[in-house]
Amino acid sequence: MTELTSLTIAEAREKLKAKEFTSVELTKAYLDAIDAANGVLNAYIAVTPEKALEMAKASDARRAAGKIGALEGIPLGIKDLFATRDVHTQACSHILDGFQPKYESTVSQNLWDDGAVMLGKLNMDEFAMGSSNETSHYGAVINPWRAKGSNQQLVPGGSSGGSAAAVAAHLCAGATATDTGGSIRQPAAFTGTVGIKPTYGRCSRWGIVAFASSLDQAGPIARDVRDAAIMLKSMASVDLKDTTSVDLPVPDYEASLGQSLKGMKIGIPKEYRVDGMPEEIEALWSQGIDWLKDAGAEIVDITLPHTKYALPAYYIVAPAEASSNLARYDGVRYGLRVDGKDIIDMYEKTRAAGFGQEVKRRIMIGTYVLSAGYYDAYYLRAQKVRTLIKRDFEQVFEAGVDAILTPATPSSAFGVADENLASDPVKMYLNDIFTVTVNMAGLPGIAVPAGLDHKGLPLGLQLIGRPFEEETLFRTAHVIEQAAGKYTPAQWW
Ligand SMILES: NC(=O)C[C@H](N)C(=O)O
Repeated sequence: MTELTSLTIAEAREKLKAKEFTSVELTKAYLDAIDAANGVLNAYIAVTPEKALEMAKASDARRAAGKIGALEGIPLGIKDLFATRDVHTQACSHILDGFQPKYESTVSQNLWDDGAVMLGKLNMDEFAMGSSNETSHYGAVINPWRAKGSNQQLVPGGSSGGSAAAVAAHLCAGATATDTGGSIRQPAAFTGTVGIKPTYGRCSRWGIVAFASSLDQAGPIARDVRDAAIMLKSMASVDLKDTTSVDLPVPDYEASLGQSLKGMKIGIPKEYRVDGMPEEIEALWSQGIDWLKDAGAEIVDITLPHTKYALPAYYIVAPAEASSNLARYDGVRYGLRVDGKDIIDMYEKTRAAGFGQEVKRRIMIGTYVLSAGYYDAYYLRAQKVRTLIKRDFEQVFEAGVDAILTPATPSSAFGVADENLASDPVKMYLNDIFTVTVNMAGLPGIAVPAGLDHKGLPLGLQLIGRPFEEETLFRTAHVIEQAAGKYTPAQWW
């Protein structure tokens, strides 16, 4: 029998059904793998073995009674941004020390309702602010991928770095993640995994620690397109507790896989050809175009003229919303409290000690752009730019384009503590150059592995679709996956 942890969700689902093993056995295999690897990779910041085995046992009992959910008995990891009842939920921040919510996020509850098993909570950038997972209070996550012939430690991307590393290293069958400006797609691209940020409103945000509420969206990181489709189907729902969640039927995404691309129009935006992008990413993009052409799609050149304003506008809108959302961490309601001589002093000391440098930077930027006298010049302008970005996409879709193909990231995974990036936050922000537009416009976007670079590191392509047409993205990404193959890192840990 194959090693249990090497099975995809779809494969494990069939073998559980055929009674080749139980969910308890599968869960134990994952717990052992986590035990062996986590000291090196640091993907999990809390493992919940008792809960996992209890859930697996309950799943086996349900199966025996003939009640089989869509994710019955499948062990998953949960990003630390999702509230999990009575379990560590800190958004990987010191300020939420000891916080264990008394409620469960809607997305994770949906997964448990479908029979999934929780292995633990996954590392991430503090409050999801970052592109390398290095802003976590719990330290960096190490990418299971290494360049050929090198022992250098690489980042898995961020903010869902723990989710991506755990999926790539087979420390869970799939993981939840969130994406505000690229946090699902960039780490997926850096680790050879598949990540989809669905349309804003597809998944409920209830019980997910808020970063930038008008941009945040949950989605899965998985080993392949099929697994991502299975997970999103389960995660998505309309929810009275989140009025921005949308009441549209959730299609059977898996059913769209394998359908032909005949008659489909794929747009190639010229604005995504950025200066300094490595030639091999350009080549990969052309390769992707050829694969889709071969599958019957029509390729058209398109223009999204406001693309260049997306990143600066994002880094105004997201910090503005963050400064407001993070005002609640005051030392009174949850987590850390550092005593002071009076209440104001206590607030100041708690926030000074509780937030890391990047979070403080965003709170300061956000407070500044919302302050009297600067609001119109920055925040209001950024919101107007956001409308223009959205319109660019609308025009392209109105002209008949079904999906847009771009690279997922401007580079492959970089080194931990890269000096060049650490000294200049704007360089780190540039990681999001291809992904933020999608959040600004509220559209769905998927990152799918498409090849390896000259260092032997994974590179991804991104597909952007019309609102609520995730099916098109799965179908198209599946074609790329079939052509490109799947990528698993050689085990060294
Ligand atoms: N949260 C995200 O989507 C990550 C993005 N790099 C940010 O720092 O805002």
